[in-house]
Amino acid sequence: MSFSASVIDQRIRQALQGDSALANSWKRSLERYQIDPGLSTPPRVYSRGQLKDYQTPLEDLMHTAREGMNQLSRQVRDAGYVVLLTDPQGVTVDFVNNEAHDKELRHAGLYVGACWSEEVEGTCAVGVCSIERAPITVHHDEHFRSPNTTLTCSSAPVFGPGGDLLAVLDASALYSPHDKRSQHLVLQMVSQTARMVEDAYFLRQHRHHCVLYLSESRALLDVQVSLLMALDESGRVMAANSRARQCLGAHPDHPLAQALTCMGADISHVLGLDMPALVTQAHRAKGDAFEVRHVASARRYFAKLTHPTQPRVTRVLADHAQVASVGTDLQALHVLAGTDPLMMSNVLKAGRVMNKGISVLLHGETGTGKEMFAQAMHQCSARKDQAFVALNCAAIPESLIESELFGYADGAFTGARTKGVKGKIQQADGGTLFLDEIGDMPLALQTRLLRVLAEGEVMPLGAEVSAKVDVQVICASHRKLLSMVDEGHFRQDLYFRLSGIVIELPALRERQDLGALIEQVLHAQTRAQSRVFIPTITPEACDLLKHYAWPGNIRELKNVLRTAVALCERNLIEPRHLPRELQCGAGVPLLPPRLASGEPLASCAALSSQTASSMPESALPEKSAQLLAHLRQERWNVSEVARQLGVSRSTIYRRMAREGISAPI
Ligand SMILES: Nc1ncnc2c1ncn2[C@@H]1O[C@H](COP(=O)(O)OP(=O)(O)OP(=O)(O)O)[C@@H](O)[C@H]1O
Repeated sequence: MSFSASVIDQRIRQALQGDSALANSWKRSLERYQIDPGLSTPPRVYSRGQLKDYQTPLEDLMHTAREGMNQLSRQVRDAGYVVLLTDPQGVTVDFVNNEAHDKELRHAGLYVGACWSEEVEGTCAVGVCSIERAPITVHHDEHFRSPNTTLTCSSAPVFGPGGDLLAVLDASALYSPHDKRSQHLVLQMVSQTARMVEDAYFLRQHRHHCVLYLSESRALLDVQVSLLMALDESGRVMAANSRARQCLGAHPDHPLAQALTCMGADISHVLGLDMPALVTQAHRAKGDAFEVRHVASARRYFAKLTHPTQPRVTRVLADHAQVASVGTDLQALHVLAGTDPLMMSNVLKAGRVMNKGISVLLHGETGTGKEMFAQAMHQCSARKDQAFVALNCAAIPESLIESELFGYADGAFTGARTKGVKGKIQQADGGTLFLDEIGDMPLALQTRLLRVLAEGEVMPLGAEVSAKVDVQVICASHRKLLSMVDEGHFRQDLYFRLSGIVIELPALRERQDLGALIEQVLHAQTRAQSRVFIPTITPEACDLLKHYAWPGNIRELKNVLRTAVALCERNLIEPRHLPRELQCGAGVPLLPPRLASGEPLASCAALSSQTASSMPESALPEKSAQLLAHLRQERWNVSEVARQLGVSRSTIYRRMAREGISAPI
């Protein structure tokens, strides 16, 4: 060694006084790496070809970090600093040059390709930072090798979403004031930029997951990322940024210390709310922050939950849901849920009760997709290879519901077919029975249905022995069944039997993924019309679609886009391709107009404008006349009329029954 031992001792003592991390580094440099501090060899710089091997694994991070590095460079460049990004081994994979000092910087090794590991350079900021995994400034002769003793270098670690060291960010200058305190601000800037890069990388890596943002300040939550956690569908913490790990990680003294180790814990152990509760809170907050409490410290945080924005995310979420606690592949349900928080929580609920013999009651406005949800539940269940049998209680006359549902035995009726017929309940044996508009089930039949559900046996009309059945029952209603129970129109015991779990489907206007849903339906309608190119919706038309109240919900959306796709020219959907009630824009009611039954009827305006000239039945109330005209025009094809008006068939049947309209024999 060319340096005298006393000089080294003196420098170690100096370093020891201020900072144990530096002192330890000096010891390692001397004892482990046996570096000669006086040797004036040039810095080790990797060739372009060699450097590629270090850069390739970090390409994604370098891409994300670039903006942060440029920003940091703009702040410190004039003071003579250069900004470097190194890999965890200290190899400089990227840098923002300072042209004013280009030659000297290159000479000093403050350049891309240079290696700043402790093993090569002895004590230096990048080297110590990557070992200590903490920000540090190494100033002037705190550096181990004499050629570096004029430099001042401030470094901060950049951690990956799993807590692993990804890189080190550094700002270094060739010349600086003697007092180390002059570097305090630079170290703060470097640390802050490193956190920013880390968070940007975290969000990029977890763009396919739900991300929970937490801050102790409600006001700062939107402008300053604080604590971040990526959650899977079941609420397991998949990753957390450094601050979340520090603030929410295990408190060794806490009785729940094991479970509270942030990574891999269920979010309910960390914040006392499970995933459905969190999703519900976020939904209620409508985009604003909501309060949560850290279980271990009882500290209050303000939270926001964001959802993946890309459609293919649902696929990824479905994959995660497979390993989640529900242990079921819920893909068909996820496709319907899109990225709407309430729908996503519905999927979780459905997953939890699946295959457990629990009855499901779906509640939602017409056209919100209740039947599709029921079908998707069936597809996701263990019964998927058995029958899915649907009966719309509002669509068939009361007198026929009984035989439809229970079937009849051979020769049960005079004049009836001699051979008996299996009812829907028996047809669904082993599979799923979907009873749509259950609120329209006559009271007498409710009692019989209850017996089937309670005893698992069905007695066909005219039969003498009952038959065993095993069905998963899913019911749906747009009505508030509990109010019907209060009014005596629906049996309370049946209600409790059917509502093992109640799932509320949001109206289209409430869905937070409306834009994505519009796109999805547009694609489907384009395909259905065998068109090659998917039309573009102009911003004006898009605005109208997004601000309309959609009383007929997804069914109405499908109808509107089907027509728009057919009408549009130059593959452009403009406002003129949309129905008049949408074009009215400001005139659109916030809540849908409702019929006397409390049922929304989508296209009242369209109906009156289209049929005003063909209404001879002046004796009938106006709306009935319109409906009658429509039915006649479509030769009593109820499905077609329902499609045109954007309502369900059951709505039309109910209206017909109420107004005494019946099809000619
Ligand atoms: N998530 C979805 N994506 C695309 N289309 C959907 C979705 N959900 C429902 N639809 C479509 O919307 C229409 C209405 O759906 P569905 O019949 O399931 O609603 P519903 O709530 O049962 O209606 P109703 O109670 O009035 O009979 C159907 O054409 C269905 O294909």
